[in-house]
Amino acid sequence: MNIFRTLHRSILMLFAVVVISIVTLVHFSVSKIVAEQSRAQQRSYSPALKLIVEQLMQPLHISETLAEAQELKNLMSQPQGKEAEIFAMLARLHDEFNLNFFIASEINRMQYNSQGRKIELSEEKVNWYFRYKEQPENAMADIGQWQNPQFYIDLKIYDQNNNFLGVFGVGKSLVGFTEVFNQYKEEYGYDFIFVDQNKDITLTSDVELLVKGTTFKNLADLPWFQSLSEEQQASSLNNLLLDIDGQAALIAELNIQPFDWTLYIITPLESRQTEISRGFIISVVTLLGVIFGLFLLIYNLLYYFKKDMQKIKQIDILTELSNRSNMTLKFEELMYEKQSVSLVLIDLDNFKPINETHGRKAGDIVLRQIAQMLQREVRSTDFLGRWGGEEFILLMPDTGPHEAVEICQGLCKKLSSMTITTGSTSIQMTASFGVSFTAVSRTMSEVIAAADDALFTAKRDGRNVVRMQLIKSD
Ligand SMILES: Nc1nc2c(ncn2[C@@H]2O[C@H](COP(=O)(O)OP(=O)(O)OP(=O)(O)O)[C@@H](O)[C@H]2O)c(=O)[nH]1
Repeated sequence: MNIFRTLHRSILMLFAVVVISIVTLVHFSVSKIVAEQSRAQQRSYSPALKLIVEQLMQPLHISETLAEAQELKNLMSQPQGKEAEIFAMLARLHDEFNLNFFIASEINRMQYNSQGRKIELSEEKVNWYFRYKEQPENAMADIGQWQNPQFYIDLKIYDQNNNFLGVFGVGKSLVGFTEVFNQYKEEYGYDFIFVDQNKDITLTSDVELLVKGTTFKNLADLPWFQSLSEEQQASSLNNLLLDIDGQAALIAELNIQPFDWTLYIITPLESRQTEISRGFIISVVTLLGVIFGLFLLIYNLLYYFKKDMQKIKQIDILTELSNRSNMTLKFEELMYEKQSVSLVLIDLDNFKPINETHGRKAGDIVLRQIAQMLQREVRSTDFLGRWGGEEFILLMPDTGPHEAVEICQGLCKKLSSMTITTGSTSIQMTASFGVSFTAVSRTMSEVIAAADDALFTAKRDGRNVVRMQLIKSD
């Protein structure tokens, strides 16, 4: 009964493990996808933010701080004689910050830069200066020096009376940007496009789109932008799905307030999906491995449990000897192997009075102790079992009937001389032995019948003796 309850519990446990595993797998997969999506989303922004802070904001902050310096204002409000001091200051700043600096002096009508060059501030030569002067903004980001393109931050400088003194600027080589863009593109697969308020492309990771000569490319020149509806073009492009050269891409938009620029981060979906899928597959495979491991564990437990149950089914619980059905199987096996065999029935003498005098419990102890003694005494090649009640059976392969009788006489003597103790009482027992033999393949009932006859004779002859009955045709 307990065995079946345990088996039932094991099956329920296996079922519970499978159900829990499936629920966990589904939950885990969904969470993983969401987490991977968010992670990928965040990863797409972090390099862009790093880029903006390191490459754009730093020069802006440096220029803004320096523009407040009284030394600069003094130099820019002085007449031409101070040129040497202007160059010296610009060279010093270049050494300190590793950036290019320039001053466009309104009073001197001259532009000086940290490389030691000066250019006359005329409408023909420095056109941007006159355009910028007219505009209301005090800070501007610009791309200039077309031979060696630079990203400039230009700041208007005023004296304490609010008189315009000129422009102070910081320049950063675009080569540096291209290197950083390439590094990010390799690492994350993204493309960056910075545009100004006119949607002119000022900086980009796509070299094809970079400014050529003095002409900017515009966002409107790009085929994917042209493919958008007018309404889409006019509004934010954030989270828009695009088709760029037949590839799906996701666009993220960031406004860079100080320059009035917009940054578009274009992510090819394929690379992002591959990244998400890879993470997802690793988790699912790990989880399946765990489930498979659990399954194997429970399967093995059940397997050993089943084996134990089979064993239990073949063994007599009281004496722990092979039971009747197992002995029948053993006999058939011996017949199949064409072995000659002596079969012995061992029946305890006057067992009924033991039960009646000492109780059934004491009777059980007697049965168990005699079984243990017989098991100890029989040869390792013999098979002992309980045939039923107070009767045992012994199969002796490759043993002739006379040899079997001799061995049984030894067992009979041993049994009659043993003292069995149950609690405070000692019991002496004897047994009768009926031996039969077969050298050819026969049914068990035929051989048993002969052994039974021999046993009957033994009982009739006064018990505690061994008798043999051969089958007629042998
Ligand atoms: N304690 C106990 N008694 C059992 C068990 N199986 C059978 N018996 C008893 O064994 C007794 C067998 O009695 P009988 O068949 O009359 O045999 P006997 O008293 O040994 O007499 P003979 O065989 O003629 O010598 C019965 O009383 C059964 O109840 C068991 O598993 N435990």
